[in-house]
Amino acid sequence: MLILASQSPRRVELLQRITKDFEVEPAQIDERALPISAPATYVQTLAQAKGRAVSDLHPEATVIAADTMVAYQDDLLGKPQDEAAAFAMLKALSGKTHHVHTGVFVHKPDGTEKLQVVTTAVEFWPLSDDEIKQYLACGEYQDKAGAYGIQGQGALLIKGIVGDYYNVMGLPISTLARML
Ligand SMILES: Cc1cn([C@H]2C[C@H](O)[C@@H](COP(=O)(O)OP(=O)(O)OP(=O)(O)O)O2)c(=O)[nH]c1=O
Repeated sequence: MLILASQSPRRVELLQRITKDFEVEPAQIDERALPISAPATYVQTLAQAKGRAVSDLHPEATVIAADTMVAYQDDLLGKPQDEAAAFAMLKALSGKTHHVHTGVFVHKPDGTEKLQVVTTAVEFWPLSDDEIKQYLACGEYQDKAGAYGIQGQGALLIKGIVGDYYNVMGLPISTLARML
């Protein structure tokens, strides 16, 4: 049996490109309980914690979990608390290149675990306050790390990327397919 330990609709959609034969069981973990470390390490720690929360309940299954963070300079940008926080995130990212890190965890029925991180560089156009406000008004920022969705209207903010597009959405499926 294959279980996706996620409530992210994007992750469900992306995993379906690998297989449609899986179940969804979101992991209930307190992300604040984990020590914050370097971004590429932190997303792996979170992905592992989410995955183990489910694989402990289903040791016989293959369990997949992931965690996506936006890193800019020393800041780790998760999902914005509110519109003001989202505005501040996008203002900081405007005209600059930031990195999106997704940690991916796979638990196999034989008990072995795999953990990887994939990083994509994303360059934003310079954004005026009005452009940011116009983007926030579409509301898609609310459940997105870094307050934007590359797969939606957020595409209009992005000048270019270096690396895996799907990694920015939340699941680097070509890497995951090779981990399974
Ligand atoms: C940067 C970016 C993030 N995202 C989303 C992917 C993730 O759903 C979310 C990052 O938050 P996560 O905490 O990684 O994931 P989640 O809480 O949505 O779901 P779960 O923990 O149950 O797996 O941001 C996009 O959809 N598009 C983007 O361009």
